[in-house]
Amino acid sequence: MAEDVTHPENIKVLITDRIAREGVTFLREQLPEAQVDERPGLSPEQLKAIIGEYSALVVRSETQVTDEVLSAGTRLKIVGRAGVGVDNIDTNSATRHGIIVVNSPTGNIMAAAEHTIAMLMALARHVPAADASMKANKWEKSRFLGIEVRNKTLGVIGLGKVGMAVARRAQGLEMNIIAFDPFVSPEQARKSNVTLMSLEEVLRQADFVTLHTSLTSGPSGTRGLIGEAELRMMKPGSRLINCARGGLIDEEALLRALDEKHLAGAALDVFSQEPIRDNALLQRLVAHEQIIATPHLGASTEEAQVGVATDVAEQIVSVLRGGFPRAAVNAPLILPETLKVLQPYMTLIEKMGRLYTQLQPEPLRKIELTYSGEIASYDLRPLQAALVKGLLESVSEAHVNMINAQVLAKEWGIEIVEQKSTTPAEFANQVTLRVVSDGRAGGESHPENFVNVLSGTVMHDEPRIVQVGPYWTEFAPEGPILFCRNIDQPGMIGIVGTVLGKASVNIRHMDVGPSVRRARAYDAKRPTDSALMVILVDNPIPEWALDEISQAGNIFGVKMVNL
Ligand SMILES: NC(=O)c1ccc[n+]([C@@H]2O[C@H](COP(=O)([O-])OP(=O)(O)OC[C@H]3O[C@@H](n4cnc5c(N)ncnc54)[C@H](O)[C@@H]3O)[C@@H](O)[C@H]2O)c1
Ligand SMILES: O=C(O)[C@H](O)COP(=O)(O)O
Repeated sequence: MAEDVTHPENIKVLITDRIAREGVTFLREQLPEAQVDERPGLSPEQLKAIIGEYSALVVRSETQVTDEVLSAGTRLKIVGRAGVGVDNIDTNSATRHGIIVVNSPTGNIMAAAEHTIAMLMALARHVPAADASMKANKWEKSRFLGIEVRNKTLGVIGLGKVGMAVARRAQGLEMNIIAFDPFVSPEQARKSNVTLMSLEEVLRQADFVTLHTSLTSGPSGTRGLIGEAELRMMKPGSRLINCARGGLIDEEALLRALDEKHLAGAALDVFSQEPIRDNALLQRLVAHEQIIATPHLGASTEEAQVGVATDVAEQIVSVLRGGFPRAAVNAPLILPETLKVLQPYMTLIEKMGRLYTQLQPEPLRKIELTYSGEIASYDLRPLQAALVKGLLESVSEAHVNMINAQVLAKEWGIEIVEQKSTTPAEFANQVTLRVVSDGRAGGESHPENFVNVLSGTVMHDEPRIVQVGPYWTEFAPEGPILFCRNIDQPGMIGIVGTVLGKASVNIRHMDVGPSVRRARAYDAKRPTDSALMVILVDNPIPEWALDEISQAGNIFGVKMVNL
């Protein structure tokens, strides 16, 4: 049997970049049986060689979590980024592998904004060069003539969380703020006294330009956002600050713009290669007299590091205990209140999926999911994921979860169509699953293929199946269950009961449901109508007993399922 990687004693957490002690302590305290290993500085090969042992990986921006690493992480459930940017993690690959990626979207905003302001002031007043000169025992008062930032224009590119925090702080320094961000509305910006403009206008008007977008690739991505042409657009003598991501700037073009004195200076916290090691271009860049460089220190404050490490540690504990993360990068964000309501429906719908696959092991094409009642007003994405999990887990090796459910459903060629109505159907809240199979095993007209509809509800927080194919029923979808249909006439229950007694199988619950048609228009004169027997048992029924029931006469479609 496969090892349960969520069992506390089997959990291993690997931390490959340095994170605050508080985060490590939290993991050790909350997962006392788990093994928490801190292994900073692993090479990509070393990481690949050991990742297969771990259920969780914690990184900052240094560890490259590539497709190769994720493919080797066969037990990996979650990757936690103790920080914001996830450009060092192949999130598409994580999604395909069903691995949750979480980050701390707000833990280091202030740290990054304050570092940007520090860079702005250092650039304006040559603080690092003056300090170096003093340390070289010089007193070069006239060499370090600076400029004031008051009444200067700051151009913010990317008016998101950090960009806005920088804008507010720069307003305190009496700067005028202009910004470029195609996803922010002018009203939103105006409320914060920021004037939105095109990228070109910002570059032409600003005395200082500061970058705060994330790094994205592709045709409309931000990689190389500030290239040769954009640097030329910048006002002569202006200054550039980058505390966002290295790949945003063409570093070679920046070096030229500085050498030609088109720009007066640049302050860089981030680089296209980190650490820069023996990258000749980056070495020349950081050695340049007009450059101020820091080794990706934007988030490096005590406060931010404690914040991001505990933020991520909490999410890892929650996920490893079967809960949900607060800030998943590759999963829908579901509020805890919503999740509380949806949880029993997730169990219900997963069981409906499992029940369907076991009763009707036939390739699926299309599923129509109908939600009726108040439940229809919620964000129901987790339910769809639960359905795919239920449908596929008994027939495939795939580890299905909320992260990869849609990708896997597509790979299996299953189309899921949802219908929602807040008007209750037969029950206050009801989920109905209608299946269009590809009919290879005889299709819907085949006498054994009676299950094209399953319906369920939740009673007192417990899932209940209320319709199976054309029959009404009511049972808790749990454990071994015998399904059989019989001609609706006296003596049928007795036959089944006797065989089960002979086989020493204890019946936990039994339900005999008439067909929906018959229940709707009850007609005692139609004894040839069929009924569905659903018998919940305590232990599996031996083959010989199932055969005996099948051969008893007037009983057909005998099937054992395990939910
Ligand atoms: N140096 C550090 O240590 C450090 C610390 C924290 C954050 N960061 C980096 O700072 C950046 C901003 O972080 P955030 O939390 O504010 O992110 P955010 O998502 O809140 O903001 C990014 C903003 O960029 C905008 N944007 C997207 N594409 C754009 C484009 N082509 N042109 C202009 N704007 C565009 C978005 O609309 C958004 O408003 C990220 O790259 C993050 O990784 C660095
Ligand atoms: O994206 C981030 O959170 C920052 O760039 C900080 O990165 P770091 O955790 O490697 O310092």
